[in-house]
Amino acid sequence: MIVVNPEAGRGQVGRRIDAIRAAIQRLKLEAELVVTRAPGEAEQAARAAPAGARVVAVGGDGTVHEVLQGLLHANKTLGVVPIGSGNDFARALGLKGRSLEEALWIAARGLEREVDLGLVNHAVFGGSLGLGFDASVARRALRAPRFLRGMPRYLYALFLELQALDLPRMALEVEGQRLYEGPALLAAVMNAPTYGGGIPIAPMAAPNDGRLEAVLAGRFSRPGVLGILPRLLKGRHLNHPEVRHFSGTDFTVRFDRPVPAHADGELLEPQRTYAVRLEPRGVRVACAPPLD
Ligand SMILES: Nc1ncnc2c1ncn2[C@@H]1O[C@H](COP(=O)(O)OP(=O)(O)OP(=O)(O)O)[C@@H](O)[C@H]1O
Repeated sequence: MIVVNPEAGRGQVGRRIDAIRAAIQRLKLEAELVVTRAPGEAEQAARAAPAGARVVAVGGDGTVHEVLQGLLHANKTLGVVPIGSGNDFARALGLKGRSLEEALWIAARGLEREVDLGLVNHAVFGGSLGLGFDASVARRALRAPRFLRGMPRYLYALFLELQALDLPRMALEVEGQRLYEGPALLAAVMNAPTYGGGIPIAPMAAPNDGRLEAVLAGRFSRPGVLGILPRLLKGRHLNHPEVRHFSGTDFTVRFDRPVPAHADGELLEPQRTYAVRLEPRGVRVACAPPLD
């Protein structure tokens, strides 16, 4: 089954739908093609795919995120054709930077590898979970005026969220042990090293190492946030005194109020408590060219 999200990559996937159909024909793939018409349809399609199926997500991290919900414990394999804006899950698996045809071939016929997943309050995530400020910025960006696109839209959202900055208190437990309590800008629990289209928030993360990496930003002022951004973009934020890093398989993050979150860049309903755990080898992913 090939699930195509025409909205991904800011509509780029929709504009390439004829090229996708043509590539499927050239490769002689006998697949059911599902073009989603609304959010949620990729998840439905993945759930409906028969056991043993390979479900190929054509889109970005949000499309992969939806498809993954239908694959856990289901004896189905994921394929990824990364033509979204961020593609951080595909990046972590070395699946980026291929032609459409090559990506489709690997997704449909390639060799499989077992890959870890994360679970947050029972939802599955492939690459990333962000709790706090970054999710607030993403949420604000969704409501930005229509004429703002791309980076200006995020800068606008960042500016407004900074203006409203009021850090929640957070308690973090790793494997049942309380390792942090205090004000917190954000916590990211990562299976992949990057989120947001290549931001290396957890450079040490790998999706097949049997653990998740929590990166926590504690007490930050407005100028502090602006100061750490260039370091974060280069992955040089981890030695900042207010940044902490914990590896583990089981995390509980509690806030003193409901705090926005995103999983694989998809916004979740704000909660006070996030129970996060590793699902080791939770999914098989088609990752490498077939041998023939
Ligand atoms: N037909 C549709 N109309 C509107 N939204 C859709 C449709 N199909 C899927 N979606 C939603 O589109 C959103 C964006 O998809 P996706 O994340 O794959 O692309 P992207 O944002 O370009 O990539 P990335 O997350 O890698 O930056 C997802 O939230 C998904 O639920």
